[in-house]
Amino acid sequence: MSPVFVALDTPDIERAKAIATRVRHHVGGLKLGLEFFMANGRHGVHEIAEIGLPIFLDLKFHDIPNTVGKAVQALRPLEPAIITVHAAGGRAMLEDAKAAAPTGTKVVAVTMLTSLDANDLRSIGLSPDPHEQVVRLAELAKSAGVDGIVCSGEEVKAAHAAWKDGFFVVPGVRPANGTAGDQKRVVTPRAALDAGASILVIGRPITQAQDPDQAAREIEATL
Ligand SMILES: O=C(O)c1cc(=O)[nH]c(=O)n1[C@@H]1O[C@H](COP(=O)(O)O)[C@@H](O)[C@H]1O
Repeated sequence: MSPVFVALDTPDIERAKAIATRVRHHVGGLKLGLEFFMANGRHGVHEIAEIGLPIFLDLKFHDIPNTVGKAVQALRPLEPAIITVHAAGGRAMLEDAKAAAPTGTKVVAVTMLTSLDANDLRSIGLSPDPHEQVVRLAELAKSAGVDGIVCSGEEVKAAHAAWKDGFFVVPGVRPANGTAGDQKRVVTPRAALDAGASILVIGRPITQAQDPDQAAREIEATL
């Protein structure tokens, strides 16, 4: 099974379905995020799930423990394969998210968004070292009992050393010479896997390609 989850970042359900249907033999799962969910809600998630691939529901919860626990509970009937919360929400929030999730759902904690760099960390009052930040939050996520983390391909090796059996989700993935867009910590699919990524999240390099199926095949060929 391919380690690539394609990010279907569009509010247009027909477009999401069309892309997912075209690429489904060259990816291992489908990621639905805020853009899709705000427009299409649970009904939209059910429709995309009918395509038959695992669903990664990426809503990046970050709130008080009670609110996050209840939000995760409300998503239980969707039985997503993976959901996200922000590690910066703290230990109690991570514990409540995991406790509320269905048994088969992996809860992964976003450490430092791949759209941020050292300067961004400094501007929000954090130590300007992405490795330090990611490893600290990986240790927190591990001790809180969630299943893994989200980090860039630049830190996944260090995070893996701190958490041998963790599940590592790596977005900010670009084929060699791909356009970074708003992503700042970017690696190639091959480099992310070699560094220890469990799965890769890839959106625009596939969804914005003239031929998404061809783009997904080309990425698959490098893995
Ligand atoms: O949690 C995520 O999936 C995520 C975390 C992160 O740090 N960076 C990040 O880009 N993502 C998601 O990964 C996808 C990346 O999309 P592309 O930049 O188009 O490949 C988007 O759906 C983001 O919401």
